[in-house]
Amino acid sequence: MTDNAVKVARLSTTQDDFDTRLSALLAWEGVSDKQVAERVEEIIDAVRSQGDAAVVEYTNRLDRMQARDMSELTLGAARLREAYESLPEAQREALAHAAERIRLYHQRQKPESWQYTEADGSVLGQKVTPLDRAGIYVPGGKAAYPSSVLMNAIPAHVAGVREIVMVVPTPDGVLNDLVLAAAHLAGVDYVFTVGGAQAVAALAYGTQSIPRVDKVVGPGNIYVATAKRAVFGQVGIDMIAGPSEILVVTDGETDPEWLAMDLFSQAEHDEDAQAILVGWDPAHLDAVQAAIERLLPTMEREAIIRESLASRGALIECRDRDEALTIINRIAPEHLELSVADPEEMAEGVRHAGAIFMGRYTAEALGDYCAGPNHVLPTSGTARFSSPLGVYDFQKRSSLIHCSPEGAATLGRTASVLARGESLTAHARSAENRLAENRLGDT
Ligand SMILES: NC(=O)c1ccc[n+]([C@@H]2O[C@H](COP(=O)([O-])OP(=O)(O)OC[C@H]3O[C@@H](n4cnc5c(N)ncnc54)[C@H](O)[C@@H]3O)[C@@H](O)[C@H]2O)c1
Ligand SMILES: N[C@H](CO)Cc1c[nH]c[nH+]1
Ligand SMILES: [Zn+2]
Repeated sequence: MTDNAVKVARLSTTQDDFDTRLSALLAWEGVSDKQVAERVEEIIDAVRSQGDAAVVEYTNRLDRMQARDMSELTLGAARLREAYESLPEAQREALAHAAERIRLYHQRQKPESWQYTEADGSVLGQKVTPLDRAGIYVPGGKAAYPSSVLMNAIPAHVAGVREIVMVVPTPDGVLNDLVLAAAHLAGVDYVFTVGGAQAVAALAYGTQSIPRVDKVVGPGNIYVATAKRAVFGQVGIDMIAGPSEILVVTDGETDPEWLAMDLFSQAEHDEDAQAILVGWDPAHLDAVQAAIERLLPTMEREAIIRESLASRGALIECRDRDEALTIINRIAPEHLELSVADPEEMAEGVRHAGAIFMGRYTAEALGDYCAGPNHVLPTSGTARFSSPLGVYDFQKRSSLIHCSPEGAATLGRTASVLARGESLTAHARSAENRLAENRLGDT
């Protein structure tokens, strides 16, 4: 191993301390810490009490801006359209192609209202209603993410959300036209060039210029994640997204340099990102380690990748594919790449993963930008109970119940017995009023 080789942890399921080492590797409490929580609380309180003035002040201080008021941090539809029209042809085509595929995929998710009628004429159902107004947070501190604009705004638009408000920080006042163009394509109504906890607070509580939303969605750094957690309850949130992750499973047949680059693709997001390779061919794991060492010096974001692999990366040797499946379901990764000959069969054994990329050709990066499914995915093991962002996150459901007089009589008897069993007399009598023998006249 050369001097500057990255030291990726090597684990084996045959090691006595494998379970302990894997748990240590997966541990991630970085979504928030006490100092950040205090800073975020201070910011949220300031925005709640001072509105625009606080948002402008924190934006100028934290994003090195010189805005005099919110009008200088507000972009209208014309500016978004102008950004789209001024794009180089190749970028405009790529953005439009990605947006169309994302739209087509998410349209399949759109649940409809439904109802059914019982023999006695009672009607029961579910009414699906889109949110009135959604706020999308698009990260913009360390990098610009036009893909995140599409992934957050398109499902909202497909869901029928009436107003989509976007916030995106623009440190040093640098506007990214690809981000603005994506907002135009995705049907965003307002863009405010603010970020961090101050942007989340403004969306959650509203200010003189930023309308209050019903739900805040979208990934961000530790300040954003902490602020989303703090405003949950005042507004809905999609999830608390942690750093990006990828778990690649190899059967030993995929080009080691492909696998190394797939691992790099998520490691380059963030020093805290996690890239793990699992396989049952130790020689192949060695070949990927060698590819990592060969390719790392060629990467623009080498320092971030190196830190991510050194601190949270791993090459895990297991006995066979069944053991690999056990590891997958234990990790519950954000992105799972099944780089094997029979991914469909292997995918049947996967219970917990944000997105499953099947086969050697399905690079996770294709999902990040343009395959169609959402790239906002559960991280840090939350795929055990959480799902990719989707149309359903921008809709609510109301139950529909319309009892016929006959139906109310039947249900009244049951409800009366149970209500009295709970000593809730008013419940019981309200139900009993609908019993045939108690009705004064049909209504
Ligand atoms: N899960 C996904 O789908 C997805 C997609 C894209 C990016 N990401 C992740 O999102 C994250 C984006 O982080 P980012 O920092 O680049 O952008 P960001 O927009 O999340 O955060 C930048 C904001 O943080 C605030 N901030 C920075 N330092 C602060 C401090 N000391 N005190 C208070 N506020 C402070 C500033 O207001 C700034 O505008 C990365 O980890 C990236 O990997 C995830
Ligand atoms: N892989 C990221 C989510 O973990 C999404 C993304 C945006 N741009 C590139 N990648
Ligand atoms: Zn990515």
